Order: sequence, then structure tokens, then C-alpha cells
Amino acid sequence: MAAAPAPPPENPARQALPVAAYPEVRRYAAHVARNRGRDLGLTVALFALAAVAGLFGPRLLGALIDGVQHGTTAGHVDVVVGLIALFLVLQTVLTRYANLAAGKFGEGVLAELRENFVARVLELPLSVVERAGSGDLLSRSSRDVDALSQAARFGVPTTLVALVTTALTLVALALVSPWAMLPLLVIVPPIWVVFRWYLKRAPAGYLAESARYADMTDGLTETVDGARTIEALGLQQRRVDRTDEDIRRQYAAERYTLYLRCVFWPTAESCYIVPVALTLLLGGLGYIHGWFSLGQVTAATIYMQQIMGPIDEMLAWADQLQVGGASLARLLGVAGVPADREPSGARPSGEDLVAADVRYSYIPGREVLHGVDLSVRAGERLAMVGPSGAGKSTLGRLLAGIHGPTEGSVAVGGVPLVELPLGELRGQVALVNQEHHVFAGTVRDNVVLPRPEASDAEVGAALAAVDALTWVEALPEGLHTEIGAEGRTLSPAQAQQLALARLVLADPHTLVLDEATSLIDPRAARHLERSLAAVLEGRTVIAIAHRLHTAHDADRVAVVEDGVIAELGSHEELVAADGAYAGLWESWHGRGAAAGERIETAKQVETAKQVETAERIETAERVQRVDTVER
Ligand SMILES: Nc1ncnc2c1ncn2[C@@H]1O[C@H](COP(=O)(O)OP(=O)(O)OP(=O)(O)O)[C@@H](O)[C@H]1O
Repeated sequence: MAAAPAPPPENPARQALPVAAYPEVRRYAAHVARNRGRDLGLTVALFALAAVAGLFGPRLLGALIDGVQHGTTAGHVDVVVGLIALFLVLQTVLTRYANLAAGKFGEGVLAELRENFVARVLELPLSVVERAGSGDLLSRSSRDVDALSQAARFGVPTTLVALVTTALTLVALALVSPWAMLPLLVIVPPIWVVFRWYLKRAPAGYLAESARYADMTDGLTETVDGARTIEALGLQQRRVDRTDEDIRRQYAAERYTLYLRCVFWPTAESCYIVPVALTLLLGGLGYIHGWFSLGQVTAATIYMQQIMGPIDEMLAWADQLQVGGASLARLLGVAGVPADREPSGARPSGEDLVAADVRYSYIPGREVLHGVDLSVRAGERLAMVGPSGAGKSTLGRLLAGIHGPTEGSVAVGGVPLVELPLGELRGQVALVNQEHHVFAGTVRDNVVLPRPEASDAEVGAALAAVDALTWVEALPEGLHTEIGAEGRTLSPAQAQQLALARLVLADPHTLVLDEATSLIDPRAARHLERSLAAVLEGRTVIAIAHRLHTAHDADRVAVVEDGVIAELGSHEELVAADGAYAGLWESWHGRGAAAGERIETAKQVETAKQVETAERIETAERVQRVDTVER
């Protein structure tokens, strides 16, 4: 035999979502079987009846042969043939209903699992998803759900059928003659050995295969998402190399499981023919010596032939069930992610937002915020400024409760944000940025997300508040016009207005603005600014300012540098202090570039983003190179 390929190694750098341990997978499968005990029982009972009906044929045929050999009437032959036909029809009808019951059972299991999975995915902390990469989640919700659906719809029912049929055929064989079971015993040891060998290796092999597939999806998604940056910085070859490396690892993982199948299947298949040949041989000898009748030999041979079908199916599905088991472990693993917030039931006793000694690391050991203290009074306007990469967006996300701090706390009205249920949190603080997904559905569906029970009048008022009612009413079906993936496409400014209307409905007292309008074209941006101003009215605002006039107009300005607040005070105070802010103000004001400023800042932001994306890509590639070298 050629040297066995080594099992593919784990990628130590990836912080993939967890995978459930096999005892948990078994517990879950048992729980599902118990929950759907009735459907399962009906399925097994119907298949058992179908199998019993199928066992009469060979026995009747054997009796007929014995009858013909010793002399019988044509009438008796007709009756026996009629009975054989009757049992065949009965078997067919029972099999049909058994398959229906099995389908119902499989679909039920799958639906339950899908619902649980979606519910768990929606509860996943964002930071965990970001660290794992979207490819992992994507491959779990597509490839793994597909594999599991095959196993649940066909694998489990077919295996049950095969088990029942094998057991009953064995009984029928023993009833013909206990000796007729002997040839079967010959193949049990080799099949058992190769099956054990296979089962010991297959689960890890299939898990690795899925993980490598997730890596590949992740790399491709990253390449597509960052296509403009890659082109701008000439990183094409590096991306091609990364994809080649992913394909190589995926190929190695597939090759390993193929090797397992190539050992297992030929051994198993070559065993099938042996018992039939032995039955004929022993049967012939027994007949010559008068130990068995011709009818017994015929029935035993047909049963032996028949039993190979379900045995083959059991082994085949054992293979598919391994794949399904690995997928189930990956789907259940999502539930193993610890929650990043735990509602304590406490209610905020005010609207002040206080960050105390806040530290944060995206990657363990690489802190990007180093102990930030900040207190924002109700109704205050605070602007955050600072160089690119200083940590403004990260602090903004923490102040909006998107991430929980690694150390320290962010609290509203005395209650840490991570102790508020998500629904309650969004009614207190919300983040406004440029990522505005339009969900497939109507305009109304898109606006009422935070308050599904809102009336059409309230939705209309929210749209009017952000100056979007006119264009919404001009749509063919107004509020009920389908938009998103399969409906009408909205401009980025319109999508952002819908997001703002959503905020008006959610009605949080504090808003964190991150580059809310900077990348939209200047005319649309001016219009949007008016919409935004309406939303900001009467709320506490923390604005990550890319234009210094925002800072100028704010009550206080926080200068963020290297993950700490380096300066804090009003515009006048900071200019008078002659520190970093004064320098920034001086250089900006000196340029007097008010007209071109928005476009210029947008370009700076774009460049900063490209550099940041490039840095992240580079880090990912470095990690991958280290991983390759280690191997
Ligand atoms: N998802 C992430 N994973 C890992 N590191 C990240 C992530 N997001 C940001 N960082 C890193 O955290 C640091 C702070 O980034 P952040 O985006 O908060 O800065 P910023 O001041 O808002 O920059 P900009 O003005 O360019 O948006 C940077 O070093 C950045 O590379």
C-alpha cells in the first residue's frame, strides 16, 4: 500500500468558532430522537413491516420449489405465485408510507436544527465573528447545513431501515436453518476491523476538510471585499499565493478523506460476494448429502443476496453520517461561544455615559485602547479627533456597546452596557456609521426593525423626520415597495436615510457617529446632513470627527492618540493649551480649504482605510506564512 497521507494539520493562528465535542453531538442526537419519538417510532415500525413483507417471497419460493420437486398441483402453484405477488405489492405500499414518515422525521429534525442555528448565530458576539472570519460562519451555514440535511433527510432514515431489514433477514435466515448463517460470520471480522480503522480516523478527517474549506472561503471573501485596496496597493500576487496555499491545504484535507474511503470501500465491497458464494457451496454440499432441501438452499441464497443490500447501505451511510456528524459538531459548536453580555435586570437611572479605565484588544496581547476614562453628560456634544489608527472607532464601538471592553467598564445611568439586553441597549445608545445594509423586504420592514409593532403613521413620521418621506411615497407601492436583494435598489444616501429613520423609531438618547457622511458624494452628503441633524436634535452626541468644524461646534473635544485620550476640553480651551489639537486646528484652518475639505478628508479616510486593510491582509498572510513554516 502507498504511504498514507498525513492528516491535515490545524491552523494555529485562526480563532475559528468552536466545534462541539462528540459526546455533545450524541446527546443532541438522542435529544432530537426523544423529541420526535412518535415520528421515529412510526418510521421504524413501517419499515419493519415492509421488511417482513419482503421476507415472505424467498420463503414461499423455496416452498414452491420443494413442492414442484416432490409433485404438486397447478392450482397450488397459482396460489403460491399469487401470494408472492401480494407480498410484493404490500411491501411496495408499506415502503412508500415508510419513506413518507422518514421524510417527515428528517425534515422536522433539519428544520429544528436550522432554527436553533440561526437563533444562535444571531446571538453571537460581533467580536467573535470578526475574529473567526466570515468564511467560517458562511461555510457552517451553507456547506455544513447541506451535509447535515443529506444525513437527516436520507442518512438517518436509510440507516434505520437497513438496520431493521438486516435484523429481520437474519431471523428469516435462522428460521430456514441456523447453519445458513455460518457464511455470514466469515465476513464479520474483516469488515469489523476495517470499519473500526475507518471510524477512528474519519471524524477528524472530515472536520479538517470543513475547516480548510472555511479557510478557503474566508480568503476568497477577503479578496473580493478588499479588491480595490488590493489593486491600489499591487497586492494581487500575494492574494493569488494565499489562494493557492488555501487550495493546497484543502486538497490535502480532501485527499486524506479520499484515502480513508479508498481503504475502507474496496475491502468492504470485496466481502459482499463471499457469503453468497459460500451459501451456494455449502448449500450444494448439504443438498447432495441430504442435509437441506432444494427449497431451503434457494431461500437461504436469496436471503443472503438480499441482506448484502442493507449492509452495504449501512456502511455507505456510516460514511455520510460521519460527514453529517462533523457538520453537526460544527453547527452545535456555535452554541459554545460564551456570550459577551449578560442581562442583570438592572435599569439605568440616568443618561450619563461613563467609560472607566477601558482597555480593549481585538487580538489577545495586542491592546489598542490602554485605559480610557471618559464621562459624557446627557445632552452633551462630544467630538473625538486624532490620527488614523489611534483608536477612535474602537472607542466609539465600545461606547455604543457593540463590543464589551476587555477590561474596565462602559456604563449608562450606572449600569454597564454589557448588562443590558440588546433591545434595551439600542433604546439607550446607538452607533451610526456608513455600513447600511438594505434587508430584502419592504421599506416598512427595513424601518421597523427596532420596533416591529410600530404603526404606518409612526413609520411615516420617522421617514418624514429624516426627509425621506417624499421619495418613499413616490415609490410604486410607497411604504410597501420591495427593496433589497430582489427588489428596487436604493442609492447609498437613501439606504442611510432608512437607517436614520430606524434610529428615530428606536429613539436612543445617545448616538455615536462614525464617519456618518464622509464618503457619500458631496451633494447627497449635504442632504443627508440635514436628515442627520434632525435625528441628532435633543440627543447626546459623540461624533468621531473627520472634519474639524464638527470639533469646533462641539461642547468638548477628546483627542485620541495611541489608544488613550491625550487631551480633553472645549475647542477654545484646547486651542489655548497649544497642544496636539491646537496643531491640528492650525494646520487645517491655515489651509482654509473649506470648499474642498470634505472631498479631501474623504480621500484621506479612504487612504487610511486602504492602508489599514492592507495591514490586516499582511498580518493574516504573515500568520499563514508562520503556520506554513511551522508545519
Ligand atoms: N477588526 C479589527 N481587528 C484587528 N485590529 C483592528 C480591528 N479594527 C481596528 N483594529 C486596529 O485597532 C487600532 C485602532 O483602530 P481604529 O479603527 O479604532 O482607529 P481610528 O482612530 O478609528 O482610525 P481611522 O480614523 O482610520 O478610522 C488600529 O491599529 C487598527 O489596525
